[in-house]
Amino acid sequence: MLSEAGRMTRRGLMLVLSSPSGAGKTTISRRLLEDERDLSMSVSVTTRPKRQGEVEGRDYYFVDRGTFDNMVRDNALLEHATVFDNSYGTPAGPVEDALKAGRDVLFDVDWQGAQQMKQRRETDIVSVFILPPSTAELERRLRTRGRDPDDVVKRRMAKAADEISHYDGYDYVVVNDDLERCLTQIRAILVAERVRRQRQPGLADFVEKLTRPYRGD
Ligand SMILES: Nc1ncnc2c1ncn2[C@@H]1O[C@H](COP(=O)(O)OP(=O)(O)OP(=O)(O)O)[C@@H](O)[C@H]1O
Ligand SMILES: Nc1nc2c(ncn2[C@@H]2O[C@H](COP(=O)(O)O)[C@@H](O)[C@H]2O)c(=O)[nH]1
Repeated sequence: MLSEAGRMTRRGLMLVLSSPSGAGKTTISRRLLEDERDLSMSVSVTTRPKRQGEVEGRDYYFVDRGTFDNMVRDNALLEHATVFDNSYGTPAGPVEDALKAGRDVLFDVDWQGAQQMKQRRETDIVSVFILPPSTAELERRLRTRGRDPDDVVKRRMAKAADEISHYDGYDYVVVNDDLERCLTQIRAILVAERVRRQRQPGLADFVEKLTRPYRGD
């Protein structure tokens, strides 16, 4: 009964993942979404061209510069930033609907996006920075992923130290060495953050009813 009452009244949370490119955000996000039924992915808008295999509305909403600028002007984005020469932003509308309905939202954004979201929605955010186990392993992952040519891999590696330097703005830091262990740690963060007192607005009523018979009033 308690968990049922908690489920119905809980406010959702915003789980923000950041890392240097190639540390494993996409891999981790996909695995979390497979087995967390209360979690959905925030789909960003971007001006970057679609890559082979990417699907409009699943991976991103691919928009032109004018459309992106209009969204910024109309305050339709919760945050936005330039990453690797392209613009990215998080549509605001779907996030509030999900949180109100008690559903959690997962974000794969860079440190600038995480920082802006924290400024605007501090109590809803749970931020996790994912570190690679080593620089050599990060480069190995970028290369074996086989998606980017050598110059792009080099550029991502050159940017990694800058992204990593922002780890201290995050609530949690997880090293993605063994994927399963990393997932266990992030799931544990989710489990604990969901039962934070502030995320259970129905708690005072529940406790009041629970203790009524013993208070003699
Ligand atoms: N724990 C792990 N051990 C070994 N390989 C991993 C691990 N986690 C992810 N990978 C691999 O590393 C590569 C990069 O992972 P992924 O694409 O998820 O990174 P990313 O952080 O989302 O990168 P980007 O920011 O560029 O989108 C992929 O080929 C993925 O399969
Ligand atoms: N600030 C934001 N950063 C975002 C958003 N969506 C993605 N990203 C980050 O961009 C880079 C590159 O992503 P890629 O898919 O083009 O390789 C990566 O670090 C993402 O975390 C967003 O809406 N806002």
